[in-house]
Amino acid sequence: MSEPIIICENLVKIYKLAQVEVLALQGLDLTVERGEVMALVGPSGSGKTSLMNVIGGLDRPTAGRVVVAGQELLKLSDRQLNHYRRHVVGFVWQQVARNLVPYLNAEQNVELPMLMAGIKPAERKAWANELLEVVGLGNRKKHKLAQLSGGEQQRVAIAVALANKPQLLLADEPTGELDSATAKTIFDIFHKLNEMYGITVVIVSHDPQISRHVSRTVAIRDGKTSTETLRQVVETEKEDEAKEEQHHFIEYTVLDPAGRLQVPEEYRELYRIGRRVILETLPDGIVIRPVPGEEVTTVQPLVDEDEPPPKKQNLVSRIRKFLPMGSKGESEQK
Ligand SMILES: Nc1ncnc2c1ncn2[C@@H]1O[C@H](COP(=O)(O)OP(=O)(O)OP(=O)(O)O)[C@@H](O)[C@H]1O
Repeated sequence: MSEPIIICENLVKIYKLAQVEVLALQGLDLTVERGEVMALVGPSGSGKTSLMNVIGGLDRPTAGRVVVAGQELLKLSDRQLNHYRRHVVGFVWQQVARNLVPYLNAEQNVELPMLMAGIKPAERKAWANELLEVVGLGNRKKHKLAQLSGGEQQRVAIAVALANKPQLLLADEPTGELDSATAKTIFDIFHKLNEMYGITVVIVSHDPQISRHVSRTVAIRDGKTSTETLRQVVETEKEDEAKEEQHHFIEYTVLDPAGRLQVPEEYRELYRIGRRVILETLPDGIVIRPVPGEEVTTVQPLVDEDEPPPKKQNLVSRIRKFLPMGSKGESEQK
């Protein structure tokens, strides 16, 4: 198996503002395999953009190690980092304006990064045309941005990001300003590019629903990876013999290299887990139990007055999610 395209080890990012220090990444570990289309999700302020900026070579971490496409980013000179940003990674942002020049047409926009990289005109034109065909805008090449819809502009932006043939595409909330149907076309394009050119795609989103569109979703909480959701697509036959796709999601809690795991806040609240827990070993795994009488520091009450207390069966099935092997996934129809 080839080396992962992204390896982040114990990444720390501290922003210093006057007297205040903000700890944005708190020893984050992440591995992304070559050819994956995966997502990073997390609430606002969890550290997603800080991580993207580090992986994209736009910012340097305070500590830790980051290797992308075999290059140790912390060891690169400014000149090498510039080359890395232009040729190894491509960026797509939520605000399309960040990727596009408004007074150029679609084709000229895609050619611009190649022009700056010194690519010959015939080669530029051929690749720009191919990319615009692939993103479904072959007949809109001469259109300026104002003549394109938001979704179409984002498709031009994707073509621009791929102009210098990067191995890795980083997309920060690429569908944040689009309706769900248009967003789906963007995800379809990511998959098409992945299949055609083998490009690895990392998408950042605050929306956990993105896991429907990618095979792996890594959740970040408080500057560290917390859970990983894997999607499996299973084809089943309906009564009328028509095929139906079902998406199964399996959520795992991630352990860091030292064996630490983050217990989701909702579980801590539900089971009144405080500062310490009891680990109970079973023949097929480990159960985490609250310490009786332990003071719970989380703010929410145990259960809603109107809701019945959790049943034992419910507790067992939820705890199963912590087990790395043979845990049952939640299934969901497409
Ligand atoms: N340039 C900066 N200077 C100071 N603090 C920053 C800076 N950039 C981010 N932060 C802080 O670092 C933390 C993580 O921010 P980051 O933007 O990485 O999170 P995020 O998950 O991308 O959030 P959002 O979804 O809102 O964009 C936040 O507390 C944020 O306020």
